[in-house]
Amino acid sequence: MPIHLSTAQPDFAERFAALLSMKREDAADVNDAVASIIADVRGRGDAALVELTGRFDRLALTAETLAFSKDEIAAQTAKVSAEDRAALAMAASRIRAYHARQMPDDLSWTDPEGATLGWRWTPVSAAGLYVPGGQASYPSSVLMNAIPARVAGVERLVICVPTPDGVVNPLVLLAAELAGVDEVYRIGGAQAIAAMAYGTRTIRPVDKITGPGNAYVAAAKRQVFGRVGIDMIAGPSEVLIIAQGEQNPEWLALDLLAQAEHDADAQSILITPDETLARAVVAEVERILPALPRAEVAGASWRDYGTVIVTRDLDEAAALSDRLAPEHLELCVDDPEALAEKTRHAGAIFLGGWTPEAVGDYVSGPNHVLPTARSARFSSGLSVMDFLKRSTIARLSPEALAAIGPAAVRLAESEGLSAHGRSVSARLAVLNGGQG
Ligand SMILES: NC(=O)c1ccc[n+]([C@@H]2O[C@H](COP(=O)([O-])OP(=O)(O)OC[C@H]3O[C@@H](n4cnc5c(N)ncnc54)[C@H](O)[C@@H]3O)[C@@H](O)[C@H]2O)c1
Ligand SMILES: N[C@H](CO)Cc1c[nH]c[nH+]1
Ligand SMILES: [Zn+2]
Repeated sequence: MPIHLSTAQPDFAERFAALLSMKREDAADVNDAVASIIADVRGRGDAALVELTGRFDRLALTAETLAFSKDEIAAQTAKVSAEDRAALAMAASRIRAYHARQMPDDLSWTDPEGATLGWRWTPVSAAGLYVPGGQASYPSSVLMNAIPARVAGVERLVICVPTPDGVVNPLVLLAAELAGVDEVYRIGGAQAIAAMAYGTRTIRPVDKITGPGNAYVAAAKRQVFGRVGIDMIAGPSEVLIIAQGEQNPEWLALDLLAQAEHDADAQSILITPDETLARAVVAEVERILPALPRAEVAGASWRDYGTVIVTRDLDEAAALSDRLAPEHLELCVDDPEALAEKTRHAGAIFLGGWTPEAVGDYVSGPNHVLPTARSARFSSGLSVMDFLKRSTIARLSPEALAAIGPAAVRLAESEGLSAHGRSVSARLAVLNGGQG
């Protein structure tokens, strides 16, 4: 049974606080296991990758077979049907079109003092793209990672994807080819993140690691941050649906189950002022769930983390949603635009009953790599910006230095940094006819 809450309950505040602090992915044991995997990969490199892949993915590799060879990629991609190829190509072109609009412009201007100022964007040199593969395979995540990186102009794109028992989805390799990925390694989990961050004899390190994954991947990204950049914490999937009015309970149930089937740690939440609709959706979930091929995973997620909250009205629903800051927010109400205006914290927002979150997972265009575990309060979904950095630019004319330099000298003196002050005053002295 999912968690049932109502804002009319006298102890609602405490129950909601417990929901907010529910830990799905950063348990101490996951962090400890990840720390020792990272230390092992740093210490033993390829040998650790081979051993850990044997242990976690039941796949015997050697340093030579960590990467997919060109021949293996060609043999796998040849198996893809024309229909699947067309679907992947359509997804790629919509994702590319959406992300091309994100490319920011450089800027330069000269201010009244004569200082020419601005900034310039440049891509990171090498990006490591994590593509999950433990319980399901994600060709769509290849496109969502690699296309923005290519749009940004990243030179070297590396993918790590686990292939449990050696089984690879040919669409993963075809998506990598379509998106122009340079290297694909069949490793996953914390060991893959460590290899991309620190490098091994076979895998050169990257500058930035992006992509979703389970609790181990999310913890590893947290732990290597600083050595490399990361996009965000994109852990076990989440959906929060706010519903009211004439809604189809079966559709809503399927939307909840679509995220629950990703992972036993996924979370699906329904918030509605309509108790009858809440009961109908729960009944539909329970009707549909047992026949799903991934009933075990979806059932565990729904049982442990599934939540239904009955509110007094939609305003209350929007306020609770903001506090949960979900990865995906579906607004299945009569006026979704108006309700969207009342929410601020969500990775991706889906407006109206005809916009199932699942379409956003594949083909609508926006990225599906999104912040989870309430991190949408302070971070955004993956974008072209994640693969770019900004350098500021300044050029001063002698007149500009004469105008603003004296203030710099005073501030340097107040900080007790005399070389700073003299580096400016030596030039000012020349401008004032002195020796410098
Ligand atoms: N937030 C997002 O944007 C987004 C997008 C897509 C998928 N997802 C999430 O990505 C996740 C994919 O998870 P997955 O498991 O299918 O694949 P995964 O590739 O993330 O994880 C598989 C790896 O986890 C490691 N692992 C598993 N059990 C371990 C253990 N006991 N100790 C150490 N390492 C262990 C193994 O190395 C294995 O290779 C799901 O949670 C899904 O919801 C999130
Ligand atoms: N819903 C996932 C993000 O949480 C993305 C995805 C990929 N394939 C299916 N779904
Ligand atoms: Zn999904």
